[in-house]
Amino acid sequence: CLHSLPLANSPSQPSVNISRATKMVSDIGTIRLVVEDIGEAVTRNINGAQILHELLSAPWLHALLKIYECLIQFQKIKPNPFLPYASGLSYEVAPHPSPEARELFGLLSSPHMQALLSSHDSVAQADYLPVLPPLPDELPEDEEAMRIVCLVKNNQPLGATIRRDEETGEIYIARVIHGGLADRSGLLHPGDLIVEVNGNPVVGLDPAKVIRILTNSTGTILFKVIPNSTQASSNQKPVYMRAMVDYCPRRDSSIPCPDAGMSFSRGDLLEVVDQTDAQWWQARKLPCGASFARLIPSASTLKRCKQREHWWCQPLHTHTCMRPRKDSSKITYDPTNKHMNRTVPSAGFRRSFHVWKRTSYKRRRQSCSSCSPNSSALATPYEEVVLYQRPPQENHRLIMLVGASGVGVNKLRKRLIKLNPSTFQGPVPHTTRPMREGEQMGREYHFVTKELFEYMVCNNRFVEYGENKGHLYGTSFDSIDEVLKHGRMCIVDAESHSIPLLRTRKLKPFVIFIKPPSPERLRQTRRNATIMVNDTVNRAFTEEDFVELEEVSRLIEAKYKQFFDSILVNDGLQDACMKLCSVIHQAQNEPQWIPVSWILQQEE
Ligand SMILES: Nc1ncnc2c1ncn2[C@@H]1O[C@H](COP(=O)(O)OP(=O)(O)OP(=O)(O)O)[C@@H](O)[C@H]1O
Repeated sequence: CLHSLPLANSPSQPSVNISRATKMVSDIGTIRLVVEDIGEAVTRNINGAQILHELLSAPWLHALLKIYECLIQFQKIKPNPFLPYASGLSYEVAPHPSPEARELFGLLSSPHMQALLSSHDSVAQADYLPVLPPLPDELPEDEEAMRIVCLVKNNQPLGATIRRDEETGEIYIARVIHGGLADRSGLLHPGDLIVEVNGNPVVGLDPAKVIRILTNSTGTILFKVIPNSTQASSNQKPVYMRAMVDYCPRRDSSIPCPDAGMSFSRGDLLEVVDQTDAQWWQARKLPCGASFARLIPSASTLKRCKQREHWWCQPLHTHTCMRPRKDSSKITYDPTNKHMNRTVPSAGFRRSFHVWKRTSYKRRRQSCSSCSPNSSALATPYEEVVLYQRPPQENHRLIMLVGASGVGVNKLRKRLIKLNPSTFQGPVPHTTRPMREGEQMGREYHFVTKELFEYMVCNNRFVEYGENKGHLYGTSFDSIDEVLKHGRMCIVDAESHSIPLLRTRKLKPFVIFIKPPSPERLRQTRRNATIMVNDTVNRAFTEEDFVELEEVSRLIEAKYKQFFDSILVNDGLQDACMKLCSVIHQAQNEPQWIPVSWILQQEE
């Protein structure tokens, strides 16, 4: 780049001293002289000189040249190894009684210092580079077609799979794993025909035998390959996906190479680095630990094999509602109201909403439609995601707290709002019950007629709704919008089955799963706590409550974990509340992974 600087001394160019300019790469002083010359030319208003002056006086160019000079010097003066000198010095100072000598001896014999010096010596002597064996004397005549590839194994797998052409017996490279040894060498590609491995002809061999030769070779492996002339370039940009299903390659008989496969669970974030094969993609799990990718089934492969429950585990068809307190079973949602049932998915409430008591947990387990998996949300095995940072002028993301009934979702939500009512707020619910004394329209509730409520139900305006003592209660999308519109953060505590309903581009919900602590801590921390068994009666937690809370919590996590953005253990209340504040702060102000569809629709 430096050699191509426009310094030619043509009549139309400024009269820059060329002999100085050509030497500048090795002399930082020269560049100063060039700058001065050009500076003069600028004052004489010579065309183009201004640009050149700016370029040559740029600090980054000076820094680059400095680095360049250091490197040139380093090439000339090879640093000496220090370790032998340090050992001699410590030997000399060891018998010396002075405190300085003892300190120096201590320093020189410390393992960290020795490791540092040893690393220095390795770098100084450049003895980290692999030594490749000389090329074979007899190179094949058809040099054009044959490629000799020498790889140093380095305790890593080769990062390539092979296949045999059953008709010809020829062995080909089937797949090169992104980031693996073969990929990093840049010398082996899918479709290359392997002729020899370490001098052994491989044509006609069983692929397992070829693999054995490869695994048994230590140090360097010498391949003779005929390169694939029709190589497709796989310079793909990584795509990020959230797994919506569980996958285990060991239980998948269709995977071409189980050893190269990667297992994942719902909710895992995957960096898909190669989608050239329509059936098997290459991916890494994030946060990225491994340098090389592994095989995962493509979305279409997973969809095709959807029925094979043994390795694509659909979210459990389990019910996550908590059974009612024995003393509250008389109050139920009215299943005879066919109109409401038909038009909206039947929705539930948290017990702390105090408006709807559920029918028997065990009875509803087989029948409740509200808790069966939402088909559209589960239709795709991967959800493409993108890092999203909320722009300050946009509404806050909806904060959704979910968890088993009794785990403390409502308590945490109320604490948060009390802590900072100007920042956090809950949506005001709607009800058909008459307004009581001291209540205000739109403060405690939006008091509406039954007709209006049912109209809203029919128009899917409620996230959740239910009935208690003949009155309807519900949380509407509009009341959530109302909070967000005023610049506040809207905190909702909803049933887990409402998550897919709330996952919209507009609300961009950040879902926090509230999890119980260890069994011991749960019983210890809730020793003096009470739960509500009907609208008015509180009683202490029983052992049965704890067992049920833990079971329901496990079920919710198993079924909905792919939607959780964060998991918070509600151990000590104070601590949990602080952690919640910090998670919410991150959700609103730091980049987070969200479905790419929430952004795409926005741009359309
Ligand atoms: N970390 C905690 N330590 C001690 N007690 C707690 C803690 N978290 C919640 N509690 C108590 O547990 C009881 C149940 O909490 P809360 O009403 O918030 O449950 P919930 O998850 O909202 O369930 P539901 O919606 O069914 O009421 C309350 O008495 C609450 O004070």
